[in-house]
Amino acid sequence: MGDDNQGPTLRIFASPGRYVQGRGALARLGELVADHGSRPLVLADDVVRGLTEQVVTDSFREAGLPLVFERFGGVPTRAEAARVAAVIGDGGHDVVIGLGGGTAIDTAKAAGDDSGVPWVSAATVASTDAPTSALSVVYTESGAFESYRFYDRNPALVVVDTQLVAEAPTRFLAAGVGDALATWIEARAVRDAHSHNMVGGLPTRSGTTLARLSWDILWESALPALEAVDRNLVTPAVEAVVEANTLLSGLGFESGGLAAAHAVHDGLTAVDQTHHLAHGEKVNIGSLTQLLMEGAPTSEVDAFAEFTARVGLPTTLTEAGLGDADDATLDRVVAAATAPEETIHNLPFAFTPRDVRDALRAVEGVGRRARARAGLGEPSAPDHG
Ligand SMILES: NC(=O)c1ccc[n+]([C@@H]2O[C@H](COP(=O)([O-])OP(=O)(O)OC[C@H]3O[C@@H](n4cnc5c(N)ncnc54)[C@H](O)[C@@H]3O)[C@@H](O)[C@H]2O)c1
Ligand SMILES: [Zn+2]
Repeated sequence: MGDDNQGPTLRIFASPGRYVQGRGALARLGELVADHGSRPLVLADDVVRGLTEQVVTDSFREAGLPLVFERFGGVPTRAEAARVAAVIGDGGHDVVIGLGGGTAIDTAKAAGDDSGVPWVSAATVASTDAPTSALSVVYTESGAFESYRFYDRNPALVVVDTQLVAEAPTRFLAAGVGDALATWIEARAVRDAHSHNMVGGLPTRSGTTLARLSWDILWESALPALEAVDRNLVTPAVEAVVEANTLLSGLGFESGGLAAAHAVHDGLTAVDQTHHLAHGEKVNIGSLTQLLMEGAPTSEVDAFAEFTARVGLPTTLTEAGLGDADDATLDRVVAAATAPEETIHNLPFAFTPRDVRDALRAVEGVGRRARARAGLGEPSAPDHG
């Protein structure tokens, strides 16, 4: 492999500075943030602000910190990050907190990087593994994947309040399970290919193993956790699943690496039909596609499809709005998924775009049979009315 001093032979593991999770964790935000700055800016959309303003206000008052909210526009574009960076500069803020889901958190990272201040993730849903990573996913105004943006550091601090997670719609936690289950499917492919993780190195044993731990926890605890969250309860299963979705999946994807599942997700964002789906929901279609591309054992593919259908994730193209998609439409998905910079090229085998399209197409039958076994009936197409 050439020179021993070249980057590709180095193993790299990345992590946030500190991770704090639990019921009522948001009430500690002020004292935790005070370690990183004295003039924080809190980026949140109106929904999240409404849910958290009282707790955050009390927490900042107790810590002696001034509280300034900035309204997040909702789409994590380059322009939105630049706008927030200007607010940070104008206000003399020295730390930025992304409060909410993955989009607000990703925008806070970008704005923090643009303006040279540390960034903090305060997650109010466990819908993605965005809170811990040193990258943002950048979208166009219309919601299509544009690029990954990498930073030289992870969030200084991650805070996840499991009571808020339990009170949020259950669909968010289910989406997080979809995002997190992909992590092991992708990390093992990257390991097998001796390919690169998301921080430009070979995966460490730790990175790959944490991806596997996330998977094991989810198979054990996702269904009881979802049942608990349906009733706004925080149980040990909920705590375990929130950790699997957020910390373990985050460390696992970033340091273990991504492969086809996320590339297919990115491809799916290229067609408007899929925009009703959450990140983790599209990722689940990607996980099934990757398993089919790999020729994984039928028993494994079927078990995965049935489990994720029970979790409440889409397992068919129909649910993704692509049940009747023609080849040209799927080829747009495939073209975006197989772009040269995409992580699909981390797979440990050669494939053609046609292989990807056929695997994607094959998801429909696998997913329909899985739904039938789970007693879930016919999949329904989204209502685009
Ligand atoms: N940077 C990374 O490493 C990484 C990893 C995975 C996903 N992502 C990105 O994350 C984004 C998806 O994040 P998401 O799925 O969290 O979506 P999202 O950020 O749009 O948040 C979901 C919605 O939930 C609402 N919300 C938040 N907390 C709530 C609560 N407690 N109760 C009720 N509603 C609440 C918000 O107002 C928002 O409308 C995508 O842009 C994806 O690409 C990034
Ligand atoms: Zn993801």
